[in-house]
Amino acid sequence: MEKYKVVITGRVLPAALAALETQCQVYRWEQPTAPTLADLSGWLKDADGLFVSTNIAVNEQLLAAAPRLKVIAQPAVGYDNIDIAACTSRKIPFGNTPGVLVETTADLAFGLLLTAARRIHEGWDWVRAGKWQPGAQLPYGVDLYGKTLGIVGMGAIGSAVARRGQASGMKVIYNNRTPRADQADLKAEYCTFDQLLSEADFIVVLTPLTPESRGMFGANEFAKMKPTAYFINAARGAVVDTQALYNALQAKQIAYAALDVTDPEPLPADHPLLQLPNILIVPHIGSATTETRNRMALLAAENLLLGVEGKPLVTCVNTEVNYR
Ligand SMILES: NC(=O)C1=CN([C@@H]2O[C@H](COP(=O)(O)OP(=O)(O)OC[C@H]3O[C@@H](n4cnc5c(N)ncnc54)[C@H](O)[C@@H]3O)[C@@H](O)[C@H]2O)C=CC1
Ligand SMILES: O=C(O)C(=O)CO
Repeated sequence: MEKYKVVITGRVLPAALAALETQCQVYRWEQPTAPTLADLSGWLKDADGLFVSTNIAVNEQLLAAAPRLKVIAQPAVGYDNIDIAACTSRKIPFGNTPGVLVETTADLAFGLLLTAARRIHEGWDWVRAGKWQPGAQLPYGVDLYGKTLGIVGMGAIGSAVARRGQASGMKVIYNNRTPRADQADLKAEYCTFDQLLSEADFIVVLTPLTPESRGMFGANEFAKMKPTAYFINAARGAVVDTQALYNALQAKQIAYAALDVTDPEPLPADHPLLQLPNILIVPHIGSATTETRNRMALLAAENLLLGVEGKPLVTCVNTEVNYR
């Protein structure tokens, strides 16, 4: 029997690749830089499945180059790079990987908050630079206990961050598209976006990137925050207006930012954000543990193998076409 043809646009963990290769002929882009559509189009024209990474735009143009496509799978929960309506109109189910990365990403988001608040990274740099001398003192950090944690985007990961904040004695408030029905269990208080901006000591962003959330943190929003506020973004870089964040940090309109995601991504080595003293940036490592990345890759591979066979995916975004 002829094998299904699958295009992989970038890195894939060995266990997922092995699973795909059992039933598919795999065409994999192995260069370090992202492929262009022209690079992939020779493979896409016969492809049954696409195993895609978040740096590739799946749009009308790409879909038109892949007329046989039966399924698209991506090892990530965020899918702002995918034109879901275009996939749906071609009856192509798209599978992401919700759930399997929740606690891991919450650890990183809360870890950024704690590291920034207690200057852990600055302390290590200071010790390593030989500055720990008698009488020398690293500037003080701030407490979490008794402070207000404001979560924007109280979904799976946001709720897991809320639990971590509560364990540290923080009061949790949140803003979401709608108040959560289980808000009593969450022990968190729904508030308006403006109220959250002005009341929170620590703001953690965990919304998806959508037309509505793109640029939702700009100059006006930073102006409403406390001058002592810590701003943590573990969602997507483009939820924030980068220039406005730079201005707010430079003018000490807010105290500190800690980012797992940036716009652009990666940040060029000479980017002005990197020159600021009141920022901590890590390279989009929210879900980057061995266990979780394997779970994500295997779930994406499972979705892809189901999709090429015309079976419903385990986790599908456009459920209306997950029937075949
Ligand atoms: N830094 C990283 O490595 C990772 C980043 N992410 C990002 O985190 C996002 C959230 O992931 P999950 O918690 O699994 O998703 P989720 O769908 O469970 O939660 C998202 C929440 O945001 C809310 N929301 C949507 N638009 C909003 C808006 N404009 N204002 C306020 N709330 C809004 C939704 O109502 C929902 O409750 C992903 O879409 C992804 O972009 C996810 C995993 C890892
Ligand atoms: O899953 C996602 O959306 C990520 O950003 C990477 O884990």
